[in-house]
Amino acid sequence: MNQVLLACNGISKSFQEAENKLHVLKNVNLHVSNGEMLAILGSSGSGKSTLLHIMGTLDEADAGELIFDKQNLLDLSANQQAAFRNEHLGFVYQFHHLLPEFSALENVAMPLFIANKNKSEALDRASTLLTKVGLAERTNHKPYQLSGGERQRVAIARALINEPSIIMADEPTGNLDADTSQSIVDLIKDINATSGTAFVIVTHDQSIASQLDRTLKLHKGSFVEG
Ligand SMILES: Nc1ncnc2c1ncn2[C@@H]1O[C@H](COP(=O)(O)OP(=O)(O)OP(=O)(O)O)[C@@H](O)[C@H]1O
Repeated sequence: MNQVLLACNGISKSFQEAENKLHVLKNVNLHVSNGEMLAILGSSGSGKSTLLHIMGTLDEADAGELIFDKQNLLDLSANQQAAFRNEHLGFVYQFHHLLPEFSALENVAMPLFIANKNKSEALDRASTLLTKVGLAERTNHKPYQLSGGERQRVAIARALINEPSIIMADEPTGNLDADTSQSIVDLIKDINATSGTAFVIVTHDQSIASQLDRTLKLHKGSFVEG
């Protein structure tokens, strides 16, 4: 059960800004275990999103390894990384990034449409997932007809459509009020308990982090205690 799914070994990243080099991540080591919910906590600018992007193969590191199933994902070509993401990862952001002209159902099914999967099977699966996130009555609504919390539920259903091993969530409740935030955290915990999907959740909210299995705190590009 505690098998390591994804490991970062010695990840470093800097950005060149005019003459200054900004060292955002300094030799970061971490692992995500099978089925765990990991919080990455830290103040604004501490490097949380940069780390999550690298863990999701959406950004390159300057040094280090990102190991999944014994292979270093940072060595893969861009196409291989995209295939890896499609097969194993789901993403949820602070802003839902739903396509405004499509219904909730179509938005959730979209990754399968793009992958040229059977359309009616994709819609069936999307419908099941919308029921799972509590939106059975909202499948034909467009994003503008949904509340912020409902839109985030659609985004979570979309992230689940490929049955990922890990969902990477960057401030998934950052745009929501306290009650709606808690309902999203409850949903994430329920998905984790029922399907075993691991979550890596970037947040600056200690009350969210404390509800997950483990918290790592980033400070100026390195992990610190508590
Ligand atoms: N593409 C980039 N070019 C230059 N600097 C960048 C780039 N991306 C991020 N940075 C800088 O790296 C630092 C860390 O950014 P990052 O977004 O990872 O922080 P964060 O902890 O997620 O912050 P927040 O909680 O505010 O989203 C910041 O100082 C940011 O300005």
